[in-house]
Amino acid sequence: MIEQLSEAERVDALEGLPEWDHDEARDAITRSFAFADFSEAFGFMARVALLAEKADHHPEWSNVYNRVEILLTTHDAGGLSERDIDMAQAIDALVDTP
Ligand SMILES: C[C@H](O)[C@H](O)[C@H]1CNC2=NC(N)=NC(=O)C2=N1
Repeated sequence: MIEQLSEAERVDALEGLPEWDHDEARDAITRSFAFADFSEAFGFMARVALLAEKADHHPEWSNVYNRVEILLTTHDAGGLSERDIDMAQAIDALVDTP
């Protein structure tokens, strides 16, 4: 059974994820992305989808043209877990690599 992060664990984890915001109501993390156009945005979503399937951990997300909004939380834990942190780091690696 996957455990929900404690507040201290969450604060510590989010220090390494400066682009992500904590949604207190959902105990989730969110990040907004903007790409050059829809094709770039959808390509990004396709890559995230493969990560999610491999991790068996899926985002709640929306897409409008070149923008993608991602929310990560762990349904099985009732809030934020290590799986969300791992997924956020993997997603950041797709877009933040120099
Ligand atoms: C049975 C399967 O492992 C669960 O439904 C997985 C699938 N993907 C998931 N994704 C997310 N975000 N949270 C979960 O708790 C979760 N659980």
